Amino acid sequence: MNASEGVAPAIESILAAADERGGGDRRLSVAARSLPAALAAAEEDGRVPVIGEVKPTSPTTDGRRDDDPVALAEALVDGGAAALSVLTEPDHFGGSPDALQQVRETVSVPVLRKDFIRREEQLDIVEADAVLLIARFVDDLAGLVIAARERGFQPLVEVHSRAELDDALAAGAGIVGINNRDLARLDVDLSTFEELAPHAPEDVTLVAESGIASRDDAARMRRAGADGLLVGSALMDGDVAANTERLVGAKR
Ligand SMILES: O=C(O)c1ccccc1NCC(=O)[C@H](O)[C@H](O)COP(=O)(O)O
Repeated sequence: MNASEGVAPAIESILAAADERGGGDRRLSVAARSLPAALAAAEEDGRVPVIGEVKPTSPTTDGRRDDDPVALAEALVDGGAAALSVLTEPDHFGGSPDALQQVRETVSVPVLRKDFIRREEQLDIVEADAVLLIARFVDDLAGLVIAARERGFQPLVEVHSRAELDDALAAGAGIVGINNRDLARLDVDLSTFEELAPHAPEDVTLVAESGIASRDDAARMRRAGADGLLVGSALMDGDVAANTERLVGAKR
């Protein structure tokens, strides 16, 4: 598969950089904190289950947060985030494996590694509770799902179309992220989640990703069946704890 076909230039560049990056020098073995359990626990105590993302910058963001990633992570948790996502992609998102490691050592909530993983050995770069696998960008999705689980990671398989959702389910994904951002054109449309969510089985943990900027957006994704909301830009813009608190308190 040529994953770069028909995608935005920024994505071509992200994938080229990902292909250049190596893997870890030993196979990891992780004792993961459960992401589905953390989302369910937040729901039970009346919080909107938000996975707050430490996202210093991105191809679609103006500017950059140069704050200490651990301070950003603590602010997300103080604001009520049920879990965290930490970018480890260095070239286009300002992330790093070190940042993830420090965050995970500091907080007690589950931490998702957010990167463009293309090959099995790239799973061995840093410990995390969950790892993102983007259906569109891997050749052997089922193989990577197994490889992630063998190391103790919970794979979160990201999809953007019905065909990718079917591939994710066929690969045995138990946590599926429906990305409202089209990685071919980089535009965001919340109706993507609404259209795909009904096709996922009940027992799959469904995460709505990208473009959630307001309490209304959060409520809309929840009504459409999201078990969790992955939110980056809207939380990074300004006072992180206050932004998170506002979203976590959104009613359906
Ligand atoms: O966020 C981007 O600009 C971006 C560009 C190219 C590929 C991926 C990109 N984002 C990855 C993500 O999935 C988001 O960081 C995540 O869903 C949070 O989205 P948002 O709340 O819209 O920042």
